[in-house]
Amino acid sequence: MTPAARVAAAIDILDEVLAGKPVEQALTGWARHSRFAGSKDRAAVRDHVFDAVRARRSLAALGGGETGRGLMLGACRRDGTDPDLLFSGVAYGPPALTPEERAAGRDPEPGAEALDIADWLWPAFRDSLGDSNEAAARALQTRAPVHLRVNLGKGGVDGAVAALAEEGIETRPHPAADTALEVVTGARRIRNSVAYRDGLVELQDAASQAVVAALPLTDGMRVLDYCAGGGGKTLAIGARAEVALFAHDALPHRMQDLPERAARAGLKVDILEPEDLEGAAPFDLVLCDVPCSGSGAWRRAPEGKWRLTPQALDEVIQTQAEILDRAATLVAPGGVLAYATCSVLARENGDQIAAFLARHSGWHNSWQHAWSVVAGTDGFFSAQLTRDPTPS
Ligand SMILES: C[S@@+](CC[C@H](N)C(=O)[O-])C[C@H]1O[C@@H](n2cnc3c(N)ncnc32)[C@H](O)[C@@H]1O
Repeated sequence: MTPAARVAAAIDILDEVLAGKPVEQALTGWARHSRFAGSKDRAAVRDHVFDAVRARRSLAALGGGETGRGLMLGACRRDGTDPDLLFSGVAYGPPALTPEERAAGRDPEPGAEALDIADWLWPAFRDSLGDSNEAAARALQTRAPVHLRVNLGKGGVDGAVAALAEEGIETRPHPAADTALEVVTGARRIRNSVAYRDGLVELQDAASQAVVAALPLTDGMRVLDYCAGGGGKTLAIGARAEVALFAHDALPHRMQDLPERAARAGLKVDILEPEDLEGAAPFDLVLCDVPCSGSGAWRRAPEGKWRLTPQALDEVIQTQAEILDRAATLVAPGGVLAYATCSVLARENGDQIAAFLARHSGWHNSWQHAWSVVAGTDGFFSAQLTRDPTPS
């Protein structure tokens, strides 16, 4: 495909996305009907689409409209690319620009529009991030780096770097966690690499790894991952200490691949249904990696940025509080309730912890930390609440 044909494909896909189709579904549908597209074409079209969704507001302003054409025209103007090279009307490229399209478009308004944050969220975003609000919003407009977690149960970091290099995947250590590698080149080869298939490395953001690295884990503990999802953190916990490991999720189907992933990593995980929780408690440590706005991970999942509504945010904050209250009952005296979000919003982070402590006596906040998206990881927050040895 020519560069113009790739842009034409991205325009069609973006029109579907703007009409409400999930990005992955729109991309898959296009790929199914475009057998002529090679892997490089698919990757290029995917990059165009994700880039446009991340910067949807500012590109719509620059391109003069919130349409596939408007967004791709906005991207040309942002990048200093001559639009006539792509909107040439030749072969499979997009039709040439109309006079109206040439005349339309303006610089985005400074603030929420230029930084691609919804107006209703902007005050909370700005206040939550303080001085780094603009840098964080700019980081969220860009593509996320690819991070790997070295499974220390299978080998060391140096060995993993060397094994990956042999397969053309260049990596370097990431400072957020001792197990974290940042992929420099060859990211698209990871899933087919021997190191990945043998469980020596997993795909996981460095801040996610850091959340687990900070947990007070020691051999012999009983540990529950209460919101396990696909089990990324469950496996990271199991790699750090020899614990009795349990996983639970309100949507058990999300954990369907966990047994296979655990086996690949050389771990045993007991999956608990909601009705099993009481009987299996108490646990020395319960991790609640709660559902959240996802605002720290909007580089990876940019649709979430535009899908979030004030009501949805209120609802997820309510769910987080309910999860904390329920999970707290499962923690042994002297044990730890660890809380984590991939959110940058104070209401989901420090405010949520303060509200828990106001609702419950006999607990204290023993540790908390926020990882900034500006430092190259997802934006993450974690706190560890310690239960008094004698419950009050
Ligand atoms: C942020 S994701 C977890 C990601 C996972 N820990 C990982 O590292 O891959 C949040 C998970 O919480 C689950 N969840 C939502 N409401 C819940 C509830 N009330 N109790 C337990 N899990 C819940 C969701 O199904 C989702 O899988």
